[in-house]
Amino acid sequence: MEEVIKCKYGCTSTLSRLDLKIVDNILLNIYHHLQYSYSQVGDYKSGAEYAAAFLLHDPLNANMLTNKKYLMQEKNVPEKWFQPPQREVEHMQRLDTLAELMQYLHTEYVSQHSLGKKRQKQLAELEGFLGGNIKVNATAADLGGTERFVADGFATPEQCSHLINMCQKVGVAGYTRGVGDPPVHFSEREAIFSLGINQSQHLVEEGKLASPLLSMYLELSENTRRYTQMYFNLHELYFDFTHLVCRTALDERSSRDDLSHPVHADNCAIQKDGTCHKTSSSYTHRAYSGLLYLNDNFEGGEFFFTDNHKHEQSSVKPKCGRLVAFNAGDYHGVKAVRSGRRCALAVWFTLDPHHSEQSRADARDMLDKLHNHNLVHDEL
Ligand SMILES: O=C(O)CCC(=O)C(=O)O
Ligand SMILES: [Fe+2]
Repeated sequence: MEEVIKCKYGCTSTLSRLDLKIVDNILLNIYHHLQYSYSQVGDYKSGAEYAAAFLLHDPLNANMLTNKKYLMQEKNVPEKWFQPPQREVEHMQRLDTLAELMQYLHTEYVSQHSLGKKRQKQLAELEGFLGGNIKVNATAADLGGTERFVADGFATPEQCSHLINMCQKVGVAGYTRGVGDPPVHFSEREAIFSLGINQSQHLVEEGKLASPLLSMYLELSENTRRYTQMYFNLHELYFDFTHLVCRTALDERSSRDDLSHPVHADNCAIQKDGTCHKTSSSYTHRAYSGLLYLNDNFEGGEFFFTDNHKHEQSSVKPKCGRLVAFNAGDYHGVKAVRSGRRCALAVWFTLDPHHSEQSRADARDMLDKLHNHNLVHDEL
């Protein structure tokens, strides 16, 4: 059953493969072309229909909203023509149901059906993880949700300062949501720098970053993946994206009431009515998220969970080695960093192997090659 659901859910990405490469947003590209072509030949009704199909996936897309405005103002197309084809509406509903089913299979169903030996073995592994040094200090119940935890012991002070220095020295300005996305800034009152695996690999190749630092980066993030997979009793969790991110207060006035990172979910776009839509630009394949914090010598910067009305449910104070992990659909944000610099290693996981983060495998290959040629220097 699980395989069938996975296959159906992954259908769009499987069919998006051209020459073995995934073409992002293939469906949206097709709707865009259809909207354009129908409008060009004067069939505005069909043009409007495909504009609506596009906007169903990506309601805030600026280009398509401009096209819609053009059709309404210049071609007198009435608003009621902007109805997506019924089959598209049903397709979106099916995707939501399949996503819920997958989630159910991986959590309740699996945990109810594997309480036997396998689960016991996993619990023992959790206990002994990293030499028994991990300590869970908040569970889902403490944090006001269903799939959340906070645990300490994932990095030593030395490892934390190495990663912070790395992000500080070679990170790039802005926050990157995923591979190929333009960097963004959330608050004018903070500088934000981030560093992905891909960039780190290039820096090692150019001799600007010591290779053991990249190994450490990979290893610490891999530990968060293994632990999260076991904790949530999941079949297999894959990385989707990894980055180091530091936020530095520029404006040290304590009266700030903005957020360092506004309330959001990591796999859907929160709407005004509090619901969350799986729009095409919202990384819908992300299933779980994690933040491994690297320091606590700053003011503010608490991570917090909220309910669907953006009311705070619980908060987490970052410190070196502390991991907070949660269902990627949970609403959360970061309070203003009022002074100092706050750094974290952020990880996003998927249950879909098609999305497995390629740059991690590439970085590992490169490190193995260096190792085989005895080119690794021990100093960091
Ligand atoms: O840094 C944090 O504590 C959370 C950041 C976050 O939610 C994100 O990057 O999506
Ligand atoms: Fe997030």
